[in-house]
Amino acid sequence: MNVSPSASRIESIDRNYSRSESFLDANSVPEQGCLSIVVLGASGDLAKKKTFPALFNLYRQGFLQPSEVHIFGYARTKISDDDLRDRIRRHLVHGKEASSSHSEDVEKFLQLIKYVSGSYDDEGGFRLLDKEISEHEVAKNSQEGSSRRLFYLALPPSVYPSVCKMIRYHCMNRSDLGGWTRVVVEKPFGKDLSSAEELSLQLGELFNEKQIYRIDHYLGKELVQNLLVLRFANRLFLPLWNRDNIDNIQIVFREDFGTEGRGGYFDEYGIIRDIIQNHLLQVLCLVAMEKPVSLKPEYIRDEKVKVLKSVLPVEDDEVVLGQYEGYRDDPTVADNSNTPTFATVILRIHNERWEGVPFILKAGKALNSRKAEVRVQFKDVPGDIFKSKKLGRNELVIRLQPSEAMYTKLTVKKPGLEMSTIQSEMDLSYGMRYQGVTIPEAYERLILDTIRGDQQHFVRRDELKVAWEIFTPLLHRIDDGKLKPLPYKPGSRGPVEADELLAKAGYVQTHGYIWIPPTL
Ligand SMILES: NC(=O)C1=CN([C@@H]2O[C@H](COP(=O)(O)OP(=O)(O)OC[C@H]3O[C@@H](n4cnc5c(N)ncnc54)[C@H](OP(=O)(O)O)[C@@H]3O)[C@@H](O)[C@H]2O)C=CC1
Ligand SMILES: O=C1O[C@H](COP(=O)(O)O)[C@@H](O)[C@H](O)[C@H]1O
Repeated sequence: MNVSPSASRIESIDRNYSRSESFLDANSVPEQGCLSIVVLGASGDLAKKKTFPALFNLYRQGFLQPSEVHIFGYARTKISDDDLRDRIRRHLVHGKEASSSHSEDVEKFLQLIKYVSGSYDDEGGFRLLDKEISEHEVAKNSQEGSSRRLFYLALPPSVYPSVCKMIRYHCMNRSDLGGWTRVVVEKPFGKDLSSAEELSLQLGELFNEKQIYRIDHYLGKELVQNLLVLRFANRLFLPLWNRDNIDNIQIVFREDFGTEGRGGYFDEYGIIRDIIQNHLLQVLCLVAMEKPVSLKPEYIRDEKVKVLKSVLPVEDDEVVLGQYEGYRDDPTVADNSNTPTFATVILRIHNERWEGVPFILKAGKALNSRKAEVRVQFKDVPGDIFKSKKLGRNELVIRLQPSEAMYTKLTVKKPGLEMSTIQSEMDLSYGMRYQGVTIPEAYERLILDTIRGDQQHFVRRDELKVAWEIFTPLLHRIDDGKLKPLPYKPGSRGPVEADELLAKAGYVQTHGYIWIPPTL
């Protein structure tokens, strides 16, 4: 039976839309024909919370056509197709969307999913998977070799090498008639420079770089994708974006919950490997890199590598680590764990544009709020005749989440008869400005990029290497117990020493001014 999402929604979408011709290689192959999406680790947390919901959203918007697409879940757990569908279903249905058409779409989508059980290092399971995929391709009248196979590894990295080997030897597209095989791998890509290099080497022997998509979901966030546009399409910012005008830049990630259910994983990695070395560093690249020759993925990634190579070694006195009280109560966390759940790390970029400007990367779990933002603080106005220095500096804040927004903190005349000044803002809040527009989920966007063969928002091998080069010495000092995290109370701002470091780095807090996201 052929199922399709509501026709009205499909009509409104141009499926051949490409984000911009210059984003794609001139010789990229046409993206059509039978498509098999295989989610490995389908029984896991990421798969049910992010991967399948993202596929569902793509399906609902008409980007995954039932006439072309089949979705396979693969894992060791012995469950039926329907068991997997039941696990996924509740992550697709939200209270406000429980309309009958939504529920219908959910059921139709779930029917596209088939489950195959097998281990991650056993040929039997992967042969069976290949057989199932091939049967689906034949059923869709796909010419051998013209079909597309996308493997999404929602798995712990320890099994990447064996899984990739199995895919390479048992599940590849037979020949090349415009079809392809692509593999999406999740972070963390290794634990330090040498383990990451070893993983890259192992994967590199099995697949070429064009087939490997190292996903960092921060690169799929709307306001992260906006960074290059903001910087390079606006004359307003071009002349200001340098050490002459900018005093310091903060890139901040806060979560108001702890490691909840992921303590075992987290304790092995810690906040620097979980958030800073990847998500925040990727954002730093887009904030600090030079203008690429064009929007071609390789040009953008070349510039990211260049700026990363200019980062100086991290100094211990520019690091504050924290661990929230109660973290070690988790039975999966070691009683004497030295793992930081909070870190502020200052990076310094040794180049003409950024010499002397601290990039303050801050991330923490179990803090007082959940938000992620880039805060660019400008220098004081020279020869200030309004004595407004005390009030605060200009800041450009790019709020990645929640309530996506860009706003600039300005000093303006306080309305009224007196000539006095006040802090205010110019505010582009997406909820207000783009009413009725649904901002896509990061995973949705990145999976679509993978299907289209656009690697712009994925991490290249050399980029990953430099990212690990920056953090590995510091991580080893922490692993060896040479640096210790300070305790902080859950629900606080983190250790006070972090705020002191911020002030030492030059950040001037504006007291008595808080930006409140406007509501409709
Ligand atoms: N969860 C999240 O929010 C995020 C996760 N990630 C990354 O995504 C990947 C998957 O994460 P997540 O879904 O949370 O992981 P899970 O721990 O839920 O693992 C996914 C699946 O892998 C199998 N598995 C688990 N442990 C092992 C093991 N030691 N050896 C072999 N198989 C194992 C299990 O399936 P079975 O036993 O059925 O085979 C499990 O259902 C990881 O790399 C993670 O770092 C990245 C960003 C966010
Ligand atoms: O990669 C990860 O990201 C999530 C936070 O993602 P967000 O999109 O909600 O900001 C974090 O909770 C998790 O620890 C980390 O592995």
